[in-house]
Amino acid sequence: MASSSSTTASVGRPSSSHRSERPPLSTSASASAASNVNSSRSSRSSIPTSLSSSTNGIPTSRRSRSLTPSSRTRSPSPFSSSCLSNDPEPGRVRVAVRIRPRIAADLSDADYPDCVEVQPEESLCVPVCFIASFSWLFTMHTVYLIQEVKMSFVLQLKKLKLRKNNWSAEYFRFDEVFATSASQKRVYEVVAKSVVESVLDGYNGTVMAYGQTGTGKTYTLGRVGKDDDSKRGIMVRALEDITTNTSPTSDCVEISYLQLYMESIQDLLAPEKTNIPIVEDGRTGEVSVPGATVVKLNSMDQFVQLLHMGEANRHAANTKLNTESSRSHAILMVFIRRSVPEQEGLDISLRETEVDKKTGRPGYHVPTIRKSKLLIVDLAGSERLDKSGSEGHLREEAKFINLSLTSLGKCINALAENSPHIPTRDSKLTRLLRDSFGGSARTSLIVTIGPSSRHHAETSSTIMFGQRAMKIVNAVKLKEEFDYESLCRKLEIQVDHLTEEVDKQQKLRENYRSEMEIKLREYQNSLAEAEKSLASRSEFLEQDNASLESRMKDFVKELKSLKDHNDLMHDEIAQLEKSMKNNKLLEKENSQLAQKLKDVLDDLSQQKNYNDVMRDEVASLEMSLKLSKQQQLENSTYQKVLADTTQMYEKELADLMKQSENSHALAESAEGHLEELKKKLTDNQILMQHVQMENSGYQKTLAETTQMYEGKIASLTREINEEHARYIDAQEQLNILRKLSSGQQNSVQIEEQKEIRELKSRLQEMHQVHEATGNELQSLKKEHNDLEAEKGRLNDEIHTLRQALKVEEMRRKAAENDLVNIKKVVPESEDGFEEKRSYTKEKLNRGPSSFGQRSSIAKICEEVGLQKILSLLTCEELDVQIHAVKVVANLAAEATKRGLFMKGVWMHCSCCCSHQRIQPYSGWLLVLLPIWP
Ligand SMILES: Nc1ncnc2c1ncn2[C@@H]1O[C@H](COP(=O)(O)OP(=O)(O)OP(=O)(O)O)[C@@H](O)[C@H]1O
Repeated sequence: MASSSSTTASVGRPSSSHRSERPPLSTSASASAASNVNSSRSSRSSIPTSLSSSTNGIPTSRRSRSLTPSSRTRSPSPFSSSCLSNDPEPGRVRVAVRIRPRIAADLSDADYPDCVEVQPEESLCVPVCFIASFSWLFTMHTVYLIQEVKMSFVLQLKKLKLRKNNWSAEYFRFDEVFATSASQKRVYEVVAKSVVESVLDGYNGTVMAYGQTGTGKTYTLGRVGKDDDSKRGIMVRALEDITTNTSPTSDCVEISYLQLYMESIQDLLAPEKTNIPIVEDGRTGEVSVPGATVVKLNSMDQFVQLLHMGEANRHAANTKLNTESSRSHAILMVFIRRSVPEQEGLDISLRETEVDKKTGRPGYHVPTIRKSKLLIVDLAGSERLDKSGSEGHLREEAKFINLSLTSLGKCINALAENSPHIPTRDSKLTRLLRDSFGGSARTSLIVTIGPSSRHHAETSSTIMFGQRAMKIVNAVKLKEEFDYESLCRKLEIQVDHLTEEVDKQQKLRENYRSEMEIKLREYQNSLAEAEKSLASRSEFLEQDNASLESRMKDFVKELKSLKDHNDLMHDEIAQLEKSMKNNKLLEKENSQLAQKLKDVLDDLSQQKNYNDVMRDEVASLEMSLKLSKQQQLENSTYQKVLADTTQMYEKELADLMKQSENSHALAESAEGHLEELKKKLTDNQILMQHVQMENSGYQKTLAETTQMYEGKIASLTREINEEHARYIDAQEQLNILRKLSSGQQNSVQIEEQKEIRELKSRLQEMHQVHEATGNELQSLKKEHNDLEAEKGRLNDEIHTLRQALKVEEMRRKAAENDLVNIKKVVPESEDGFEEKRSYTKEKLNRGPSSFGQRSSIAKICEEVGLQKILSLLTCEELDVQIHAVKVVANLAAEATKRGLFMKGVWMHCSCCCSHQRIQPYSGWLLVLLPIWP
């Protein structure tokens, strides 16, 4: 009925030439299916026995059938070939004939014998080519095949005998012929089950009952079997199978129940819906009735109720032929929508886990869905008005029924004859059945006939309708498509989820971004601060470096000066050493002097001895003087002089004694002083050695300290240089860091801060070292100053000692002179007195200048004695007297200062003045003395 052909049809229609002449075929696959009416769906995919295995060219099924030829219930049926891939003619409309048993209504026809008869089964193995070429042979009762032909099909067609009369009959082959005794179950399994299974597999399917009114169409299809389950019709059984083989979770089963009544589509589930339009998809040619009520099926009870509802709403009437004659075509539409497992679905090149190479986006598995439709069509029965006795409205209904059936017949004829024009638009029935005949559906037609020969013509017409329908081959097509709805739902869910995730991520990112911005700002601020502090620090460091360098220079200068000073100290020490050597020489000299002094002392002791001798001599002289006093009484002057002389000598002796004692004391003191000097010299030598040692220690320490500080200065200089280099590196790094992107600022800042911290700590350390060095330098300076002071003090002490030594030397010399003078002055005998006098004279002639400043008066007094000088005043030589006066005048002048000698001199002068010889000068002296400066 369908003029368009499917582009994706898995099974194409056969060529018209073959179709027009070819009788119905059956496949061996049906044998296996028919042998087990409860065969599972998996068995449908098994390789047909006839094709998979054969022995001696005879199919297994045939051999098995030959064993049980009379077993009708087990005979394979073409309807059972549910596996379309193994069906040689999967799209052909399967046609079965069901002969209704005689019922009560047929009592009036008792006189009419049965005109139909089911003939015994025969299985024919026919090669395909033979069948194609000699299809006419299949109208014969028996066909024998040449067994040598290897490839063949087993034809298990059923024969129906239609008696015309007692002597003639016609034979018709159908895919199945059900005898009157055929059960509802068997009819379902043979006719409808394979279609239902195909529908469950995703193909459209149609099960339609066609026949004269009252022949059992509704009984076959629509019987609910409320009281007797075995009476359940195809509709109930089909739905039972469907509900059994579908899952309410993954599959969807919906039904619509319509009736075409007088060319009006009415909803049996919603009777108010009438004249529902038919909609045809211009692209696919699909026909639908969108206005019809679609009820999702949840259970069989629900379906039974719906079926009852539909039956209740269906137009029916009581006619002569059927008490409950259906006045409409009932169409039960079962929509099945099943999700296809991935491995069974369409070949999709792109999977979820794969990536689209063009777009680069992840691939998505597009779920496939199979949307199939099962039509169970209970046609209204054709009727002859004269027989049905329909009048009035029933007549009108009958006309519409017949018209629609005629249209259907025409389409069937056209399709059977492969006519180029299929008049599907002549009636709504043919429009609704467009997919069932000539379309993509797998169709089974059950033709119901009554047994009575009274209705031979109608029966014959029905059979012929069935015969023609057998020639129709549909282009069975899997109703599988991408489930864009579920994909959309899935994608929508995914999109929602992704959107949510994106929002979440966006929020997180924004939070993170804001946090990062805050952190970045903080880091920038800290970086700026760090840069600032670093700049100031670098400036400070530069200044510090400069000051350190200047200090270093100063320090180096100071060190240089210290070095110079040290050199000077060395020189001084060398000089000291030299002076020490000189001191040693002096010591030698001192020892020589001491020796000399010893000699002097020895001389003095000799002198003392001499003095003692002299004393003895004086004593003897005194004795002799006493003796001579008596002898020299006459010469008083001489005696006086002698007395004076004696007195003078006594005095002189006393003076000499005194002088000797003084000299002795002086020698002793000189000795003590010399000892002291020696001790001092020794102490000084020890001190000098100590000082020298200390000085060498200081020098060593100074050299070590200098070396250490030079090393420290060098290391400090190195460190400063290194720090400077590091600082330059840090500055360069800082510049590089400044150039780095903000993304790296974090780590760089951390590193910078770390480095800055390190630099700071290093600088602090340097500062501490610098301070320690400064402190140490200060202490060293202080030590140096102390040393300098000590050195100065020692120098002063050395100078003082030298001065003292000089003074002592001069004293020693003076003492020596004095001793020499004393020796000279003191006469050894009477003769020596003259010598003393001459010496004194000589001395006096030379004047005071020859004595020097210190030996003017005191010296003369000490050396010569005042009495002797005064005695010279009375000397006969005028010059001597004048010199003596001068000396005395000088003495007087000297003594004037001290006021010592004036009295003595005056006394002596007065004494002299009394003397005649010095009288002329005494007045002069007395005059002179007061005016002497
Ligand atoms: N196979 C059968 N075995 C027993 N009774 C049957 C059988 N077929 C039909 N009948 C009976 O025949 C009568 C008519 O059957 P049914 O109503 O199904 O015929 P019909 O073809 O639907 O008629 P119409 O076309 O007028 O609706 C019913 O009473 C039914 O019970």
